Amino acid sequence: MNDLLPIILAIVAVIIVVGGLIPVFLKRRKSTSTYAGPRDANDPADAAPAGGTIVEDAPGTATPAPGTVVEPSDAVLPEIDVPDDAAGLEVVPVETPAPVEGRLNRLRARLVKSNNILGKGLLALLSSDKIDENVWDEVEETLLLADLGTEPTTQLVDSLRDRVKVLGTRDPEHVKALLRDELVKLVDPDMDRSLNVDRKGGHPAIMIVVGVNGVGKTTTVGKLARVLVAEDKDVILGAADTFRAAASHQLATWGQRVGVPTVMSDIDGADPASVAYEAVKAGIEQEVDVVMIDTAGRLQNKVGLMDELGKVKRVVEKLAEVDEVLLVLDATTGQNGLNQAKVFAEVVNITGIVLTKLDGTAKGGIVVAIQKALGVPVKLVGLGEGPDDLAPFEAEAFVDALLN
Ligand SMILES: Nc1nc2c(ncn2[C@@H]2O[C@H](COP(=O)(O)OP(=O)(O)OP(=O)(O)O)[C@@H](O)[C@H]2O)c(=O)[nH]1
Repeated sequence: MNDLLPIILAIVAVIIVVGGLIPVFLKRRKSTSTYAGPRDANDPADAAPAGGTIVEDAPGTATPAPGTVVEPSDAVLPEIDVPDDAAGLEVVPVETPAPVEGRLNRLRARLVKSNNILGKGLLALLSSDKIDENVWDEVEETLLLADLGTEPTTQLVDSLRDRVKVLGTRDPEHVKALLRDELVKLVDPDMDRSLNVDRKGGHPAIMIVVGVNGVGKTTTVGKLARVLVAEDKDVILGAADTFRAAASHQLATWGQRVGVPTVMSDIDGADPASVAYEAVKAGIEQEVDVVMIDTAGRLQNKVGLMDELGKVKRVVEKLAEVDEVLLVLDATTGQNGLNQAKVFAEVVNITGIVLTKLDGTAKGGIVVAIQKALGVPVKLVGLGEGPDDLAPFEAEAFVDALLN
């Protein structure tokens, strides 16, 4: 028996060490071997140092207990390859995402369907035989009902009223052109809506996606991964929505469908900052173009939200600058969405808005109200539940869809 004791102790020690490695899964698309130079046409020529970067597994240390506040620098979690089924994921075939060019136009029918009350209503009013005070009141009401906001509504009505008066026009096509012009001005075609998704300074672009629960964050990260893959970017996802394991699996499945790996923890309530850190670390080591981090939105109060998001950002910034913080808002929630936006803007520096579920509301005016309230552009819009129903926002195409 005494002879067996060292063997049993050795087996127990191995089980403990291996057990400690399981919680963070890095589901890899490509090998972690050396990249000797630029891999894509879109990689900068000096992206990889001569000889490349050798990616080694970090030394395994104990995994932070669920809910503990451990800065990832003291809790480096290892990268390990695990088969999809071992991570509890169904093995799904890899798809080719739809091209991004002209997507808003392709999804335009959805926008027209949900918002044509706005466009058609305005045009009907403005083409009436006599445009008197009552008509202007109704125009104002229609715009307010579409969630355009009080100030932009007054601005539009005043400006349109002046122009219609000066030109004395009743011609529907002419009135439509004036209305289009005023709406485009409000939506502001000059805002920079490009996404920061290029590697810089030898690091991937780092993107954090925030928003309250149910607005479509995870879905958006998944759809956006497809957009980036369609644009030939290498992407890693970080499932920092650790509130429930299902959210991480949902994200990993989105990634799998386009061959994008996901860094995740299988522990409910694991430290989100730790997962975010690991995702960025993996992104740097694997020299990807973009690391996208999904966060939780279920915090009960503003202080909790500030603490968690602040920590995720702070911890990630130990490794690389955060290039893009996208706030996801559900267009159907109207004023409520605006209030959420203001709370998030106090916590993190938002660089862009993703407006989801625009296919399910006649309140397209919220685009203007939100941009005005935050001074931040709407960069993407969600127009359905399908995997490619996310489109880069374009001011003119959006207004045209409202008016046609
Ligand atoms: N119609 C429509 N539905 C959408 C759109 N975007 C997301 N959804 C749906 O909204 C629901 C919630 O999406 P999730 O991505 O799980 O939302 P979340 O913000 O990550 O939620 P939590 O994980 O609970 O924090 C899902 O049923 C999505 O299919 C959209 O643009 N249009």
